[in-house]
Amino acid sequence: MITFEHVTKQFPDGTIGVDDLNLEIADGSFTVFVGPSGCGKTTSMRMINRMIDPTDGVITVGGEDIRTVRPTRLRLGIGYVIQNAGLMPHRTVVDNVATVLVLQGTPKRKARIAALEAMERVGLDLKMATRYPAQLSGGQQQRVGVARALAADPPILLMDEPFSAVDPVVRDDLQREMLRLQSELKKTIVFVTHDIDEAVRLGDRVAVFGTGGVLQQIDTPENVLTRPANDFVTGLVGRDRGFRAMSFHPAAGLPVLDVETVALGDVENLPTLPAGAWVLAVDDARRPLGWVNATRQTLAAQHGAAALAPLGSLTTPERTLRQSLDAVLSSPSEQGVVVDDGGRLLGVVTAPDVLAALARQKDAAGDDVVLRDAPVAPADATQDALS
Ligand SMILES: Nc1ncnc2c1ncn2[C@@H]1O[C@H](COP(=O)(O)OP(=O)(O)OP(=O)(O)O)[C@@H](O)[C@H]1O
Repeated sequence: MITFEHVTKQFPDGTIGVDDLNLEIADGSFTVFVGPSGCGKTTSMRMINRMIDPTDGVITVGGEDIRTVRPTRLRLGIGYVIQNAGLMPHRTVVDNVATVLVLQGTPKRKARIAALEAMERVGLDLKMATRYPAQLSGGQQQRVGVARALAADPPILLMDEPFSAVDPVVRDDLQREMLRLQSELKKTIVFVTHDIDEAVRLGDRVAVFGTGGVLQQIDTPENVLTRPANDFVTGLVGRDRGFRAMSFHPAAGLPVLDVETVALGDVENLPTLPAGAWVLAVDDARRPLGWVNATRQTLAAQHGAAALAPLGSLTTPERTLRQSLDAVLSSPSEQGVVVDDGGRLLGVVTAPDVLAALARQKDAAGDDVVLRDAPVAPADATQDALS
C-alpha cells in the first residue's frame, strides 16, 4: 500500500505543485494520475520514490514513512519508466535492461540472463539484445524501458507518460501489452498521463488532478466517466464520455440477428440486389469475408474477395457495447458483424439495438447520467464516435 496523507509540495519559487493530497494506492492496483499539464501529476509520482520531497504531509510505502527510508533503498523496490524510455545510447539493449540489477550488485552474467527474461516478458525479440537503442523503433525503445524497470522485479512501478511519444497504433499495442503484463505480474502501478482515454483503458483507479495540484476525484474509470465529481472532471472527460462509458457495458443480451449470406463462389448467382440491400460473403467455414451490394455484385463475381466491401471491425457476444457500436459504425451495411471465438459468423447487431441495450443497462443501474448527456439517437452516437 502507498498512502499520501495531507501531502503538499511547494517549490522554492512559491509554486504549489501538489496541494493537500490524500490518497491510498492498494497493492496490486493500477492507478492512473490524469489531468492537464501542470496539475501536479508528475510531482505526486516523484514524491513516491523521493525524487522530490514534500514540504508537508506524510507518504508511506508498505507502512513505512518514506522519510525514514534512504532513497537508494526505497528505489530498489520501485521501477521507474519515463517518456522516450531514457535509455543509455552507448549501451546495448540487454545492458540497458540489466542496469538496475548491476547497480544492485548482481554479477553481470546473471544480470544479463534476468535482462533477457525481462525482454521476453515485454514481448521484445531477443535478437534486439545486442542492438543499441538508436537501432530500435520508438515503440521498441519504450518496451526496453518497461523491461528495464521490471528486470529487478520491484513490487512498485512508476510510469510517467511512458507512451506519449509514440504514434497511436504503437501506443495501442503498448497499452494492450501493459494490460497483459499487469494481469500476469500484479504490480502496484502508478501511471501518469494527460490522456483520459489512456487513463480509463489502463487504470482500475483513476485519480483526476486539477489546477493547483488539487485532487478532484479518485474512482473507478466507469465512475469517472459516468459520475464525474464536479465540472472540472466533466470538462476533462469531455462530451463523448457517454460513448467511452460504453466500454464498461457488456454486450451480453444484445440481439444477434440473422443476416443474408452468400458463399464467395456463388456471388454471381445472386439475384440482382435492390438498392440499399447488403449480403455478407462468407468462406466454407462461414467466416465472414466482406459485404456485397448492388454496385459490388458484378465486381465481386469477377474479382472475388478483393472486390468485397470491407467488414468493418468484428465483435463477439462476450465483448462490450462499445465494441458492438464500433462494429456497426465501421460496417458499410450499418450491421455490425458478430463472430464466435473461431471467427465464424454468428449474426449481426444494429445501432438501435445497441443503444436500447445501453439504455436498459443504465436504467437497471439507476443511472441516467450518460443518457442525459449523450442523447440516445443513433445519429448523435455516430457523430460522437467519429468526432
Ligand atoms: N522544480 C520546480 N520549480 C518550480 N515549479 C515547479 C517545479 N517542478 C514543477 N513545478 C510546477 O509545479 C506544478 C506541477 O508540475 P508537474 O510537473 O507535477 O505537473 P504535471 O501535471 O505532471 O504536468 P505535465 O503533464 O506538464 O508534466 C506546475 O505548475 C509546475 O510548473
